[in-house]
Amino acid sequence: MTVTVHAPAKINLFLRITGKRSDGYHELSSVMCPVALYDTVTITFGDDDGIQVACAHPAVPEDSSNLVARAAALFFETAFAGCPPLGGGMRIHIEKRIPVGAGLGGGSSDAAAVLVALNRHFGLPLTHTTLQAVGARIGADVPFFIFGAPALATGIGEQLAAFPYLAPWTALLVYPGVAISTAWVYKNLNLRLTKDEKKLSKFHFNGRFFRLDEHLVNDLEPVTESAFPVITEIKRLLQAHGAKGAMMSGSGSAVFGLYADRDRAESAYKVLCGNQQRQNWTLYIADLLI
Ligand SMILES: C[C@](O)(CO)[C@H](O)COP(=O)(O)OP(=O)(O)OC[C@H]1O[C@@H](n2ccc(N)nc2=O)[C@H](O)[C@@H]1O
Ligand SMILES: Nc1ncnc2c1ncn2[C@@H]1O[C@H](COP(=O)(O)OP(=O)(O)OP(=O)(O)O)[C@@H](O)[C@H]1O
Repeated sequence: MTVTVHAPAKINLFLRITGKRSDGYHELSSVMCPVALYDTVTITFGDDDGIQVACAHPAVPEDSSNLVARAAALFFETAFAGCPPLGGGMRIHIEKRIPVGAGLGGGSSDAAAVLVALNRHFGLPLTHTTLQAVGARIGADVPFFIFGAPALATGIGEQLAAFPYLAPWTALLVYPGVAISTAWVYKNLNLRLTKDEKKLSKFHFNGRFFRLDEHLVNDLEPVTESAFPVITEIKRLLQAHGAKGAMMSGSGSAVFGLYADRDRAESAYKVLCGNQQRQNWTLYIADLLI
């Protein structure tokens, strides 16, 4: 039996760091939205008891460190105390379209898709809450993808509330061809920012609307931008070509421009694609999944 799932990318439209925990993880307040750029994850169930991963992408591991393998292993550990029922063996094939190390959450989304698919396949042994907790053990972004809708994320990103206040923008995503380590970005955050917890708490998103001129902010952007000035260049280009707002997503390196409609995004796409000097860049048009 084969199950195919489409794992979307995400963008962070607002991301402020609100604190730092004793385990080194940062607390944040972030407006996150899935976008219509997908990896395809195909699970083929077999009768052996192993978990095999196949992904023809040079930057994605095919061993047990792949986030989908970790997701499957943790699912069986939690749902069946590590003893999967007969037919618990599987081959997971990932067709990667979401760029890697882009701040678009590709690996986390693949892992979430596998958790949800396995839970369905095995008759819902885990509640939604437990599935979210399993996801959080894999990565801070995984619970958001299980949630599967625009959300205001707090805690380290795992506490989620519906955020139905985004407009139907089309995003033009630009990946500049550099993969960024999320851990590196958090490590290089200016820690002076995190000393005054009271001051930081005012950075929580509150309100029932999203204003591009006021809310499009990402505390991680200056860290990545200072090491990769190409991010500044992309933002400037997107704004010069009709974007209502442009910002880096998550820890980078992808930058998104927001457009009021698809036609405008497509015009900008054509102009930016036409520039032969930017051969390492990859562009995607993706509607926000609101
Ligand atoms: C940048 C974002 O994508 C914004 O949504 C997330 O905060 C990152 O989520 P993620 O990639 O799922 O992160 P994880 O895989 O859990 O953690 C990678 C590394 O980033 C740092 N990290 C991550 C999340 C967080 N709230 N604080 C952190 O300090 C930790 O050093 C951790 O070792
Ligand atoms: N299924 C997977 N897809 C992509 N990367 C994976 C996967 N499993 C493990 N990885 C590893 O995870 C690292 C980062 O992957 P990913 O593309 O998810 O980062 P990201 O887009 O910066 O994510 P985030 O926005 O959550 O920080 C890469 O070094 C990659 O080798």
